[in-house]
Amino acid sequence: MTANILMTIRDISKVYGQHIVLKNVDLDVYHHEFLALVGKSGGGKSTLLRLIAGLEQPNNGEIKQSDRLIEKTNDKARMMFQEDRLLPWMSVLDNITFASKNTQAQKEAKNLLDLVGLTEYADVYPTKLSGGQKQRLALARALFAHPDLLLLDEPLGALDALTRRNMQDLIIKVCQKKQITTILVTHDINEAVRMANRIVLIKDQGIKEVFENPYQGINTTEAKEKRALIADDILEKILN
Ligand SMILES: Nc1ncnc2c1ncn2[C@@H]1O[C@H](COP(=O)(O)OP(=O)(O)OP(=O)(O)O)[C@@H](O)[C@H]1O
Repeated sequence: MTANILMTIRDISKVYGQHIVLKNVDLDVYHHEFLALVGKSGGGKSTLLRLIAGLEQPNNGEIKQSDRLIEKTNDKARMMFQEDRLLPWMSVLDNITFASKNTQAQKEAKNLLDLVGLTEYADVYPTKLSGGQKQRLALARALFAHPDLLLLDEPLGALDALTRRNMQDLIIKVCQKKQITTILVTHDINEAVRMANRIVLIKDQGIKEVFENPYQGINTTEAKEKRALIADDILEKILN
């Protein structure tokens, strides 16, 4: 395996009953990259993410992370969903540590709260948080166990446009700081080209094309224009 590769996906197929969702999918995921999976609704994006997370098994093919076969839950990956899945009876801090009072765990959790801008909310309950704050907490929790891979399944789908934009920036910043490999499933092509350095188009049960995006996270006018062109190209290819 090339040193630069974190994950190899080889000849993956996934079938539900008579329905072939994915067929002969091959993909390499590189260390520290930010990958986005896009495509039509029902095209198999979340299915591929769940296979990577080890939440489901392929009918054919194999997925390896750091040369280890993913056969059951991928304990080196953490997932974030559209719904926050927080524990309402635990404080914000305890949601990260799962109520561990271990000094190192507490310290790490506090550092993560600083990173996502929730320092002063450590002792409140999640019901007191806004939708955006809940997703910040969900991000901090996902990072707590030092995963090698962060899997994001439409985590910003329920947020208003402004909060969504702020969360996009926060996730980019946090992923760069932590140097964590990230895979994002999104319906929003603009979000994909804003956040990811490679965008994978899933179509007709497989990977139709992989788009390189050198303008990830750059906010100059030129970068925005180039991203808009890439987004247009992707949209065309989804539709045609
Ligand atoms: N557990 C399951 N049992 C049966 N069919 C399923 C199951 N999970 C997904 N499917 C089907 O597999 C197909 C792909 O679903 P998947 O959720 O991966 O698509 P998606 O691209 O993520 O869609 P969306 O963007 O709408 O979330 C769909 O037709 C869906 O109905």
